[in-house]
Amino acid sequence: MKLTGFELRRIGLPLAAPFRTSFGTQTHRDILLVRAVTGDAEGWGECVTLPDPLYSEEYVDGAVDVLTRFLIPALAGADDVDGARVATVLAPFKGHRMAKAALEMAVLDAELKELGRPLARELGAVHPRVPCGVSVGIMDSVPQLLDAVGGYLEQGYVRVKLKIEPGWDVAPVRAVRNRFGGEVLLQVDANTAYTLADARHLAQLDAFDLLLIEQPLEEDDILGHAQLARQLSTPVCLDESITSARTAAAAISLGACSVINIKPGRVGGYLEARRIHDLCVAHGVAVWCGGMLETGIGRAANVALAALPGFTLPGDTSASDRYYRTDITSPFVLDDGYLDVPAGAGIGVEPLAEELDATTTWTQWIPL
Ligand SMILES: CSCC[C@@H](NC(=O)CCC(=O)O)C(=O)O
Ligand SMILES: [Mg+2]
Repeated sequence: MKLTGFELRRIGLPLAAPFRTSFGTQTHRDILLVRAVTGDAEGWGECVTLPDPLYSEEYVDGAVDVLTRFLIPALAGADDVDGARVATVLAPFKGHRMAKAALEMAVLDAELKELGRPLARELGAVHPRVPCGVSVGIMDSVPQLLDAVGGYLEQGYVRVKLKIEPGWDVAPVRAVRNRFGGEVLLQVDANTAYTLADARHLAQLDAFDLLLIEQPLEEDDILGHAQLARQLSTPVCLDESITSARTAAAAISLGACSVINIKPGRVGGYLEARRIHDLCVAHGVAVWCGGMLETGIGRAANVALAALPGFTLPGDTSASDRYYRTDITSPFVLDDGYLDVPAGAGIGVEPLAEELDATTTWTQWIPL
């Protein structure tokens, strides 16, 4: 495969509704896309950075800078780059996993489109469709939350995840349980908002038969999560803490988590995501596919990943309309609580030219 160049393209998409987490509220997405061009095909990657370093240390402008000044030039200087080699070529550069993941995804998509091979099959997917959960933000009131959750359940989502933070945790979870009953698959996500001093308070959530509590403590507090896990009956799931197969192995061996949320952007790409999946399967640790409000580009690849055998819990792989009135690809539409795994070559989708043009705020072509 001969790479001729990359395009970096930023698009602006309004969210269908504000999405509030413990680290802030999103109303609009500034999304960086990467297009890899070869002699015979082009592939797309989606960088899951936020505009500010509040979910992790990465952010959109930083990703543009590191891709332009370091990561793409490194690929330009390497021979025979294909999807499997990108991570090795980029390994000398520390961190910037979301930027690296977007580049690897674009190269992998181009390569697989050239070969006519679907990403899902390449990764080892075993299901033709995946059950979908939905992530529900922090709301202004419990009645507003109950309306939102009721709407998502009516749409068919098979699992509900509630964002929590100090002051918005036990009461909303209790209200959802009381309103919708004990059968609904329910979990919470704190996005690092608590400390070990909150252990007794968080133990109140044990009364609600949650699937898991996601990332209650700081991302670098592996030992704290291990101590907290011993005080809760609710399984601890890690998200921000898991940045690679190596950190996943450490977290598992230290007892810091019994479930892992795999996000390809957070760990440096879909190939590392598969390694984490394989590691977790070997350790009997359940995994599910997290989300970063992706467009249909990232959503397509996430649904492919979620179809691997170890993804035994519904992921944050919602339909396109969970976040966007108009997606930049053909929309992913929930069917009886499931999304179909794209069957086409590569990620199986392409951006819609008119949507891409209508939402583009900046583009730069970088020839190799
Ligand atoms: C705005 S960044 C969101 C990060 C958050 N993601 C979600 O809650 C799911 C978002 C989605 O459905 O894509 C998480 O920590 O798991
Ligand atoms: Mg999370």
